[in-house]
Amino acid sequence: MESRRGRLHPAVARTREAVRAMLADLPRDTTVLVACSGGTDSLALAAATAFEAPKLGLQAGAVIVDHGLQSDSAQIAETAAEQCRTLGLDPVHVKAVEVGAEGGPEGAARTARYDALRDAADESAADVVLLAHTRDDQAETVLLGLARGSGARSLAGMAAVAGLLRRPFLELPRATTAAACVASGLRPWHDPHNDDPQYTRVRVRHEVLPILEEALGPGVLEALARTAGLLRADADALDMLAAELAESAVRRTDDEVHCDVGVLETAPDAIRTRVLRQAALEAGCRATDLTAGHIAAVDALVTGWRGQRWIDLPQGVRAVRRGGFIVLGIDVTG
Ligand SMILES: Nc1ncnc2c1ncn2[C@@H]1O[C@H](COP(=O)(O)OP(=O)(O)OP(=O)(O)O)[C@@H](O)[C@H]1O
Repeated sequence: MESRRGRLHPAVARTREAVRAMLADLPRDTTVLVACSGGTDSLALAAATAFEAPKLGLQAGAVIVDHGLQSDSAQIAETAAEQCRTLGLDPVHVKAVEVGAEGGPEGAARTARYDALRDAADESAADVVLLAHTRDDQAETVLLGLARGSGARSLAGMAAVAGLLRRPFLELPRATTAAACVASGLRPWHDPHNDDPQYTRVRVRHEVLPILEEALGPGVLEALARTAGLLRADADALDMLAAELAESAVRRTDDEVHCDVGVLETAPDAIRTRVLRQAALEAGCRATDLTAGHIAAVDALVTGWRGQRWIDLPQGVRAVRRGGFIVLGIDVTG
């Protein structure tokens, strides 16, 4: 980790600085957990956190999720746990999860993983779980979102701080975490999924981004991450305006949400559709199941009312045009 002249390797220094900056606001004695797969990024995060947390008076542990998707997954999880213990992290949780079928294989694994991270945080009374997403992950998310026609909120990518979760490496390139592992003598687990071209993200990483970098120069990842930041600010502003409009446009009863068409129809599209999306969520739709297509259909009840009086949404929610209102709820009759 230190060079022959005794200087700290720059990559190790950068990972430590990023962790220190991310944890600096926490009161002493707070417990933080590193979500560690044993891969390059999260092993570098585990090492940097093990070094920085005690200096800030924090307790640092780790959580390793065993998704049970490979025959040797328990062994991989145990190796990662042992590396975390060796780094001095304590407690180290290993959580075996059952990955369901809902939301596709990657989505189901993600849902199970985040549930397990929350359970581990509850068990350790931890206030923070650290994830090792890097700037490369953020750039890939933006490119994939663009290709899928996402709006500003999705293109905003991942937040550095989102409730319990914090991502100290979101501005670091993956090359830095890799160099930090080498410099520290850490031996990360190599996830074969990261090379499997059946995953679109892998092809974006290995095929699309290199072409963009060749054509536009090495600043592409940074530029894409900057786009995410700009769109995050835009999406936050629009959400705020939508929340303000909802105060006059939306009323709630015990089991229904009523949206005033007269108020909504003069609002800009980006604001109106946000109010409708929030109304659908409050009426019982799950965020992961509610698509832009659903919201466009509800919006058509507001703006283009031509005979169509209702639309069915996920989780049994129905949106019904009733006079000057869109009424959303379970079993709402048209
Ligand atoms: N099995 C797991 N157990 C605990 N945390 C995990 C696990 N898988 C992923 N994570 C956390 O979620 C982050 C993002 O996951 P993803 O699979 O996208 O990671 P990655 O970029 O391959 O990172 P890594 O190199 O650390 O595996 C990881 O950096 C890690 O913090």
